[in-house]
Amino acid sequence: MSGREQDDNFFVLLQRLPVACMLTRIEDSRVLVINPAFERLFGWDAEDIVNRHSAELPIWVNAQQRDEFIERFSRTGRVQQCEARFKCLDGQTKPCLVYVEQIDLNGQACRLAMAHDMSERSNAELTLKQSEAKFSALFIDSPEPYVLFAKRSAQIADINHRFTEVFGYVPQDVIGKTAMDIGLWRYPEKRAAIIDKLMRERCLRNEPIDFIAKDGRVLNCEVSSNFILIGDDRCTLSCFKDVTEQKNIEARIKHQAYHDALTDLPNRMLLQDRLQQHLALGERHGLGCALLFFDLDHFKRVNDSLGHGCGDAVLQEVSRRLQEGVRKADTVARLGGDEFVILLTGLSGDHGQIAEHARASAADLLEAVSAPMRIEGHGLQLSCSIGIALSSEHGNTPEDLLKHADTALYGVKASGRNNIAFFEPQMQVVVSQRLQLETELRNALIAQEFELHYQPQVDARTQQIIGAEALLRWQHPEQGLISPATFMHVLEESGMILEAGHGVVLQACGFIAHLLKQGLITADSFSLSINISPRQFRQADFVARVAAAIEAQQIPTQCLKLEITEGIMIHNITDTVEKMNELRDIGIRFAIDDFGTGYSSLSYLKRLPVDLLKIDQSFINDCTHDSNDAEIVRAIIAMARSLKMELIAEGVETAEQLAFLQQQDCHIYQGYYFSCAVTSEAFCTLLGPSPGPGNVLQQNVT
Ligand SMILES: Nc1nc2c(ncn2[C@@H]2O[C@@H]3COP(=O)(O)O[C@H]4[C@@H](O)[C@H](n5cnc6c(=O)[nH]c(N)nc65)O[C@@H]4COP(=O)(O)O[C@H]3[C@H]2O)c(=O)[nH]1
Repeated sequence: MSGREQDDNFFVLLQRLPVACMLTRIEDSRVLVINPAFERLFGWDAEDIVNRHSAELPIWVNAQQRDEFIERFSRTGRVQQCEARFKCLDGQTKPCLVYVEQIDLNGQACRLAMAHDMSERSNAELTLKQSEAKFSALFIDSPEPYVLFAKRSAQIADINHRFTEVFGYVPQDVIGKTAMDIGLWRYPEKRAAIIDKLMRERCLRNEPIDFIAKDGRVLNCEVSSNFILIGDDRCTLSCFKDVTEQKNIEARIKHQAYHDALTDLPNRMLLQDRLQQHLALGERHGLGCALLFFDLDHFKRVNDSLGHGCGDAVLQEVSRRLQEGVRKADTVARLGGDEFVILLTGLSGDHGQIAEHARASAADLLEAVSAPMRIEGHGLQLSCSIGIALSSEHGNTPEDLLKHADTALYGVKASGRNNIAFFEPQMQVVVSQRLQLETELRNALIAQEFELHYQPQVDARTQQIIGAEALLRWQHPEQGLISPATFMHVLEESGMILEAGHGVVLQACGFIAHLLKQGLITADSFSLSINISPRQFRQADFVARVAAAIEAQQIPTQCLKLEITEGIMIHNITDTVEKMNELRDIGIRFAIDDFGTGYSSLSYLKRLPVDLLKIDQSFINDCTHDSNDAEIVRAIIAMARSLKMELIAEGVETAEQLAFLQQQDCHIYQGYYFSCAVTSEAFCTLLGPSPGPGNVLQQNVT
C-alpha cells in the first residue's frame, strides 16, 4: 500500500472511530478534520472547528486551560491520560480523558487529539465522594455515640465526638482496643449472647445493654449495629444510644404512680398489687395475710389548729414509726389523708394463731404511734384506731379485705376510737348507715331541707333580747327536726359544710333583713351570730362571699357576728388575721365560741380582732357547785375585761347560774333558762312583747 493510500485509509478509519478525534497541522496549528464522534460528544460541527487555529477553538473552557494545553504539547510532543473539561455547543462542559499524539500525514506533521467521554465515571466518583461525605457526617457529627469496630478482631477502629462526650474516652484511649479491654461492658458475661445474636441476625436493633463510662458511671444504652464495608475493610458500626436519663425518668414516673408523694410509701395501687400477689402465694403455700387499716384519731384537728405543714410532718413521723414497727417483708401503704394500711404477709399457723399475730402487731403499732412526738416545736400525743381483716376468714380478694378492714376501723371509731377491732359482719350495718346519712345529707342540700333556728341572747339587766345565735336544723321529711349533733361531723368530714355553711350565711342575712323590715330590731341594738366552721373560713373567697351576701340584702354589717372557734385562730394566724381584718373593715364583728375548751392562748387572742368571748357551757353547767369551774369562769371574765372584750355566757339553764354570772359582772347570756333555739316565726314572736325568763319555748329536736 502506498503512503497516500495509507493516509486515505487513516481518514476513513478516523471517521468511524467511536472516540472523538481532532487532527491539527502542527505547522500553522490549523485543524484539518474532526470526526462524527467529536461532533456527537461536543455538539460542534466541522464549520465551527475545521480550519481554525488551535488557540481560537470554542472548546476551551478558558484561556488559561488553552495555554497550558498547548504549552504542554509543545514541550513534551504528546499528552497521555490527561483529565480535562471541554466546552460543548450547549454551554456545558464535558469531562474527558485526553490523548494527543504526533503523526505524519501526507508528509505533514500533525497532532491527533482523542477525547474519551468521562461523564459517567465522573458521576460515579461524585456519588462515591458524596456517600463518603454523608457517612463521615453521620459518623463524626452524629448526635448519638458511634463506634466503628474491625469486624474480625472486634478492635475499635474509630469513635465519634459524641461517644467521647458520653463515655469520656478520647480516640487515643480506645482505638486498637476491644470493648472488653477498656472495661466498657457492665455485665461482660452477657457479651457472648449479644455477639451471637448480631452474627445470627446480621444486625442489632435497640438492644438494651449497660456500659461503664470512663469515670465509672453506669450508662443504660440501646445498641444498634450493622456490618459495613469501608474500603476493603469489614467493619461493625454500632450506635450506643444513651437512654440513662430516659430510663431514670421512666423509673421516676413509675415510682410516682405507685407511691405516695408525701411519705414515699406505696399507694393504693401498689398495695392492691402486692395484696393480690400475697393472696395467691399464701394460697399456694398455706400462709395467711392480715390487713390493718389504720387511722389517726381526730387528725383533722391537728390540720385545723396547727396548719397543714404541721399535719404533713405528723404524717411523715407516723409513716416512719409504722415502717419501723413492721418486718421488711410487710408493706406499709398510705391511701391518703391519715389513712394507712399495713399488710402483714407470710403468717403461718391456724386461724387463732394468725389472728393473735395480727392483734399483737396492731397493738405494737398503736403504742408506737401513740408515743409523744415533737413537731415544729409543738409537743403532740396522738392516738389511733386500727381495723383488721384476715385473709380467707374475712375475704379472698384485695377489694374484700380492704373493705372489711375499713369497716372494722369504722367499728373502732364508732365505739370510741384509740383501739383495735377485727372485722365482724354486723359492723357493715354501721358503715352503711353512715353512707346512707351522707347520701341523705347530699339530697337534703339539694332539696333545701336545712333551716336556721334562732336562740335569743339576752341582757339580764333589762331582759332585752340583744341578739341571737343562728343554729342549723335539718327538717327531715320523715324524721322531723334533726339536731346538728347528728350530722354536723358528716358535713364537715365530707366537705358538704362549704355549701351548707354558705346557705347559713345567706339565710341569716335574709333573716336580719326581714327583722329590720318588720321593725322588730334596729341596727344598733341587735346582732345575729352565725357559726363558721374552720374549713369554711379557710375558703379563699370566704370574705367575698360574706360581703356579697350582706350586699345582696342591703343590711347594716354590724348586725352580723361571726362565731369562730379557737382552732381557726391557731391555723395559719397570718391568713386568719388578714381575713378577720378585711371583714372587720366592712363592720363585721367576731365572737370566739366555746372559749376555754381549746388552746385559749392569750398571745393569739391579743393578735386577733375579736370583739366578744363566749364562755363555754361546760363551765356554766357546774359553776354553781364546782369551785374549779367557778374559778375558770371568773378567770375568763377577768381576762375578757382586761382585753376589753364583751362577754356572753352560753348554756345558762338556771336562775342560780345566771345569778352567779351577774355577781361576776357578766350580764349577757344565752341558754334554756331564757329560751332554746326556735323557728324564725317563734323568734319574731319573742321579739314582740318582752317574755322574760321562764317563758322557755321548747323545741323537739331529735
Ligand atoms: N344543754 C344545753 N344546750 C344549750 C343551751 N343553750 C343552747 N344550747 C345548745 O348549745 C349549742 C350551742 O351552739 P354551739 O356551741 O355553737 O355548737 C353548735 C355548733 O358548733 C354547731 N352548729 C350549729 N349550727 C351550725 C352552723 O350553722 N354552722 C356550723 N359551722 N356549726 C353549727 O353545732 C353545735 C350544736 O348545735 P346545737 O345542737 O344547736 O346546740 C346549740 C344549742 O342548742 C342550754 O341551756 N343547755
